[in-house]
Amino acid sequence: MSTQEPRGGYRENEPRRNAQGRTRNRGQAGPRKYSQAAPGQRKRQADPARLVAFKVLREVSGSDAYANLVLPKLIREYQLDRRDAGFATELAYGALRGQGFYDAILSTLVDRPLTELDPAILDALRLGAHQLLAMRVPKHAALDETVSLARAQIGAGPSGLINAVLRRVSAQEVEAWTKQLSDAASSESERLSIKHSHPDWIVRALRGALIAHGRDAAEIEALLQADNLAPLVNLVALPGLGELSGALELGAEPGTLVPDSATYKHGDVARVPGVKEGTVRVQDAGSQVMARTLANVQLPESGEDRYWLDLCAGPGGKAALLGAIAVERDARLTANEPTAHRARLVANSLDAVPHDYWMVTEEDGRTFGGEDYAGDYDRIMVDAPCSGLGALRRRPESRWRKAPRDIPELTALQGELLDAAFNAVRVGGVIGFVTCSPHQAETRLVVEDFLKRHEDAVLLDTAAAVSDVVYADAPAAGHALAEGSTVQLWPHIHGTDAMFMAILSKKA
Ligand SMILES: C[S@@+](CC[C@H](N)C(=O)[O-])C[C@H]1O[C@@H](n2cnc3c(N)ncnc32)[C@H](O)[C@@H]1O
Repeated sequence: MSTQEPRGGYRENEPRRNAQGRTRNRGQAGPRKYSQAAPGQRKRQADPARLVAFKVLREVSGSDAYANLVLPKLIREYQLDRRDAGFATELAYGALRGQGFYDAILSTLVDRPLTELDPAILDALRLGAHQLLAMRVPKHAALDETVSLARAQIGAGPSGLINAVLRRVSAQEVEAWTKQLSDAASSESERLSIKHSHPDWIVRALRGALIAHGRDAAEIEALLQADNLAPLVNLVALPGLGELSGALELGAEPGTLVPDSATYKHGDVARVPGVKEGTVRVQDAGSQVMARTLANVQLPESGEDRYWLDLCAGPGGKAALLGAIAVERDARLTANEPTAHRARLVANSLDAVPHDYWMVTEEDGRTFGGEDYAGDYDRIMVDAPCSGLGALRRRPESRWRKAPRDIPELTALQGELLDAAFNAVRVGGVIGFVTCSPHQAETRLVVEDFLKRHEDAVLLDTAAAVSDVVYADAPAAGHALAEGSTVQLWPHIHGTDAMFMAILSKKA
């Protein structure tokens, strides 16, 4: 796995760790707190930042938890200061993303299949390997601290094994390990899969996706690298309701893809004016592009433009943006989400938008295919459930949880939701079909099949519609299909999640 790019901001502050890899001069107010433990005892205690990272890995591998939910709770529980929280985040996220690479190394050093190891031991080995090969932690600190952690958390016996294996990991630099494993790979996709720590099937799917959307397959390496970098925090000011001036004063930088957006790198986003009120929101720039494009695209046939539907709205990011624009245009938004707790998130998300302009419904989206809804809406967003292969950088463990067998079920549902939306849209209205996946089965094949099923459907020039809402110098994203075009954004090109969009309409 490449270590060219920094992953997480902690390293900038790395000199503030001492030779044991512990933080010094934490900058906390008040008198310094000294450990009450004798030196012999101290060795047995785990560094709190490493302990938090270890607990995250245990929850993820033992209880199928999501790291992005577990980590903040543990950071609070262990009262980590900002630097230790950064270290724990880099360690836990890096070890989870890099799991494929580290497991490939560990497999050459352990005399049995890794699946036969105690999962806690495997997690400790992954944490140690990540510190040794991808973080600027001194070798002896990475070894000593991981062994102390293992002794305290798992036991003295396993800590011996962990010590022995990690010493052998540390015997080579990351480049040498990458070369050794690459030389042993039996195919190019396996080589990339190990080097960039992605499952082999995902490497092949992403490579196929690049080709399907008209890009050069050679970009695959840049795409995989981009998946291993933490995304920037993107902000959006809800049109007519929020302002980015407060964020910019705090150091946010204007977004380069889409107007009224910004990127923010200065810590706790809750302190940005407007965030608590919900008028300034954290939202990937790609999602902003999708919502704005649907709201902005000219309807192929004039007529009413008042009833808008977000068919799969949870948790409500795009609904909030659509709702705010609906207020400006005197339109009404129905935000639909079948899962009750996600429907509550949609309502929370829309709370900052005047309540007369939106409502939340809790239907299976496919019910909008019924007679009752025929031709009811002028604009419909179908932001369909998908594999999420376009957002792997957001959830470090997600790539290891997905499987090729998930795809057919999702594509069937995507087609059904699109059919329901097609029933619910009026003649000359528009549907934005969006996925956060570039997989060709979830993108252009769904659209091609849909067009085959509906002779009265037409694919519009989505590339032109998107170029109307992004800055003029934004990298191209369109690809011709049928009479129109589709759009695919990419992390390595646009700095967004890999979101797909096709705008469809109903002919008379
Ligand atoms: C990709 S997410 C939508 C993201 C959302 N538009 C946003 O910007 O925050 C897909 C959503 O579809 C919902 N969903 C799943 N099955 C559905 C169905 N049969 N009908 C409608 N929505 C469904 C999921 O619960 C999930 O909240």
